Amino acid sequence: MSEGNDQDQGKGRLSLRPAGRSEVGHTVDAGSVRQSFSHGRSKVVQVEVRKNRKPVSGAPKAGVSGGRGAGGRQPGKRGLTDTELAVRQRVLEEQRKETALKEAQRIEQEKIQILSAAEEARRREDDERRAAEEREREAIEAQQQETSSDAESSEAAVASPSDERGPVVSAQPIPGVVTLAPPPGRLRPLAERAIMPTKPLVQTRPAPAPSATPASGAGETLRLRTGREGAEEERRGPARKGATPPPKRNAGPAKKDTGRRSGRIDVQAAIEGDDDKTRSLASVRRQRERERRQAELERLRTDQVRVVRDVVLPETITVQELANRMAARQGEVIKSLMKMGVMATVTQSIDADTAQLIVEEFGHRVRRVSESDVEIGIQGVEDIEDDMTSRPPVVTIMGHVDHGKTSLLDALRTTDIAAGEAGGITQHIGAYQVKLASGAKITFIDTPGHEAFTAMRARGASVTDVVVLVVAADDGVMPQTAEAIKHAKAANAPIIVAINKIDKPGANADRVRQELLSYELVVESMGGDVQDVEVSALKRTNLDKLEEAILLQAEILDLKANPERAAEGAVIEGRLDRGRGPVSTVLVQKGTLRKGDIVVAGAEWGRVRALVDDRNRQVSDAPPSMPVEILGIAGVPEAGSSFVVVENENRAREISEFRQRKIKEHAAAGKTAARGTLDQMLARIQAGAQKEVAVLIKADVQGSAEAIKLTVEKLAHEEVAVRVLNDTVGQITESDVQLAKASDGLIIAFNVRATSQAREMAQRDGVEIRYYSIIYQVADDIEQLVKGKVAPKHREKFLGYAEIRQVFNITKVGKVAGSYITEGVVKRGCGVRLLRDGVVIHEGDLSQLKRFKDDVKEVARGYECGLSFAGYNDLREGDVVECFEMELVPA
Ligand SMILES: Nc1nc2c(ncn2[C@@H]2O[C@H](COP(=O)(O)OP(=O)(O)OP(=O)(O)O)[C@@H](O)[C@H]2O)c(=O)[nH]1
Repeated sequence: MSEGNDQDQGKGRLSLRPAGRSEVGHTVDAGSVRQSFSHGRSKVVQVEVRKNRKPVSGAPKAGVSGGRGAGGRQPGKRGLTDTELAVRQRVLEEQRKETALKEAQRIEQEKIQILSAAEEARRREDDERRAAEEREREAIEAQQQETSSDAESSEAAVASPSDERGPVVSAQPIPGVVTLAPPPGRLRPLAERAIMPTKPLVQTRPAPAPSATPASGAGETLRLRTGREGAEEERRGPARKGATPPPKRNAGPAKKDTGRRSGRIDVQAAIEGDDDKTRSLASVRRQRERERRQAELERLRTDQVRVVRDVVLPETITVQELANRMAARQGEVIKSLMKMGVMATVTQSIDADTAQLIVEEFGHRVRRVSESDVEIGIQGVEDIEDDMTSRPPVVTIMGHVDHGKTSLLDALRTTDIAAGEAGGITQHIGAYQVKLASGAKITFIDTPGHEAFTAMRARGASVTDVVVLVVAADDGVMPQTAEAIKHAKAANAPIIVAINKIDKPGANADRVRQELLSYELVVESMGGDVQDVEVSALKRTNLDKLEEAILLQAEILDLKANPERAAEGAVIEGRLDRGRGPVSTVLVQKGTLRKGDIVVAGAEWGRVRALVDDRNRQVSDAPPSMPVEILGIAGVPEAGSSFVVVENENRAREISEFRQRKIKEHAAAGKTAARGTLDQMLARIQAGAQKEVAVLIKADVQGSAEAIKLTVEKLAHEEVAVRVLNDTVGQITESDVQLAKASDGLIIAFNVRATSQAREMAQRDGVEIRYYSIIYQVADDIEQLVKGKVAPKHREKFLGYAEIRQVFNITKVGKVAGSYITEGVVKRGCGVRLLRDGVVIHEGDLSQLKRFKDDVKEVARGYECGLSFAGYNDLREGDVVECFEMELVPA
């Protein structure tokens, strides 16, 4: 301590020597300090080093350890003493404080400057924004005037780089504020931009510590926003933006923000109702943008849900399948059907038209397909004129009963040049061809009559080129002659009139010609264009002339066909031959039919095993207009159906299967329809209004079956329906009997017989089988049946007149008219009409009929009687009583 005092007192300098070099040559462990004093005095002070005391590095201690020598140097260092260090420390501290104070003052100064600049900037910004809002309002008003559909265009305007908001940001930077337009590649999403304010963007950076060095440049930002603060501002909207420059929240100018008010509604404003003033444009825009996005989302959602499908619709479809194909709920489909008035269960089938309506209602596309598409293309290509060659005409003979159609066909058959040869035209195959001496050929359809002709036509086979109308010269035009004319005309077939039985004594051909005039058939001899030939089938007179006329007509018609193509034609007849199986007679109309061809005929198909002509000879091919029998088809095709040669068996099978399916469907649909009206029909039958005669027709050939069907159907009466259950070819089997029994019908067997089992069954079940070999007997029989079932009718029968001479009023009885019978009789309980001056004034029943005081049953003309009416008393002298009764008249 004394040494320290000395040091303080003296004006000596302290100098440190390195250890180990003390002047007194002390040990290296101890350092020495030489003290210099005035007048050349000096003193060396020993300094001990305590090694366990670690000197604090870096920061000199504020005071010197009291445990050591005062003013002692730190051992091993040539630095300042602790005291010196402490002094320096103090001075430095003071200096720092002073600098900090100055700095704080400067910052404060700068803040004030910056704040005023910010206030200035904000004012400018406000002006800018107001101007922009004004422009925008004008733009919106202009937009609103446009059609509502320009929502798209407004959207485009938002996304457009020429948006007025963009230029506002970059074109007019505000001094003192760094404005950053978003880089072109980093445009904010539309929605985000939509809610951005229309003021310049403010540069944001991480907030530095308040004590950090303040920004040096004047262009540096004053807005030191934290991310949270920024988000907050964005949330509050543009009204608040730029209004509160931190750090001082209570900065005076910031509070006076007009934009802030614009986003809020105060109570006063709400009461006064000037809400529209308080709602900012930005808010309106945000609202619109929200709505637009909502709508967009909704549209996207519905678009995803409503997948438009292509729904393939066949001719019929079950509700279940329809729902599956639309991927819709069955319940929904049923509901839609119900709305349309169609009650259907899921398993029920609906037709394609109904299904189409449903599919369209569900917003899907309909693709109608038909199973019949399988038939597309089977008819082959159209023939070109150059490939066509002449073909023989096909003739059908029509006419009234017994005018000689069959006789004429037979007679014409003999005109064939080969007729005289053995085997001539012997076979009746439904059609035959005659070859004339000239070499010309004519094909005759062997089933005469317009019924068969029309039945064929109804099935789409118009095979006839020329119609020969047979009219007996002794009989003239008869009802069926007229019908035949109608049928021929309906088919646009030219007519040649054959005036037959010209050999007969009473024959008058001119009368026939005259009568034909009324059916618009004008023969050539009378100035018309209809050829007529007088013939005798019996005497075979003028048959050649008839044939000439046919050939002439054919020439006029210019009948041609291409023989060099796959054959097509019509089935004329089909039958089951005991030895040969199903046999179909066809008429080739186009191309040439050859052995080995694969044929689809009606719903049947097969490979042609053999071709047999009308002379029962096997032929290898059949050219156009040739009738021929085909062996090899699996079943019996319907008469009138078409046949066509197809390329392979698969195709044939496909078409045949489709057609058979269709036939079954039609049958099923027919039954359903019948069932549909069964209730009504039963009700009518029970009420005696309608009855039914059901028949099942079995015939030897399809043509006969057809003819019988047409005949019996024509017999249907308005009260009694005739239903043909089936018309087929072949023996009567047990299933036929069953069918007839189920429908309470009878079986018409035309040239066929029942099997023994079927006969037994029919006897047991009481099913009637009627055998015929003449069509007209069938017609007569069925007519009787129909008439037998027609309900008897009630008919009024006039009885007589009585004249009222005097009216008596009798107590408890009422008025009694003393009358005189002027005509007929009056019967007790009969119907009466009271006529006054010829006018019916009452109709009712007679309650009393008296002669003198006795009740009588009837009073005849010329007698007097007493009459009283049931429930009617207004009887006067001079009135006339008309008496009648109702009677039952059998149909
Ligand atoms: N005298 C005479 N009789 C004829 C002639 N042609 C037909 N007949 C007779 O007239 C009758 C009826 O002849 P069909 O050939 O059966 O007459 P159809 O028009 O075929 O009669 P349906 O088959 O019942 O429609 C027969 O008895 C024939 O013999 C003829 O030219 N002269």
